Amino acid sequence: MAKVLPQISREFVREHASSNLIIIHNLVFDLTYFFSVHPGGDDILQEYLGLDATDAFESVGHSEHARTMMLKLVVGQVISSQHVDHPGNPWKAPLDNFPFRQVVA
Ligand code: HEM
Repeated sequence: MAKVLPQISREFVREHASSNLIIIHNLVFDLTYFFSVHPGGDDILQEYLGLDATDAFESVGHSEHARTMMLKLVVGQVISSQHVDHPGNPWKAPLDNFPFRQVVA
């Protein structure tokens, strides 16, 4: 059975920046346990908390390895009416079958 991701507004993510939420490719990530292991350091991640970091993420040219590992950090999806397309940088990793955690607000 398909898993349904929690639908989260961009306002919610902004208001919960202190819960370490960030948006990349219309997905919402909880970076709480990722700061200390990010090869690019935690300072740069802190700058984007509560925000849409898609362009910054893509401008660095993250590898397929990075795109696969980040799926473990997904806690939800931006509500469809607030989706932003990134035609030059489509999301490539599979979304149908991956572990995710519920947002605890
Ligand atoms: C969940 C989100 C993220 C994950 C899983 C992630 C993962 C990684 C990984 C695995 C690398 C090593 C190189 C590679 O394999 O591509 C890396 C490098 C890097 N990341 Fe991220 N990253 C994330 C978000 C971001 C964001 C939002 C930025 C903001 C600009 C960023 C900036 C960088 C930089 C600057 C490097 C290069 C470090 C260096 O080569 O010295 N990352 N990241």
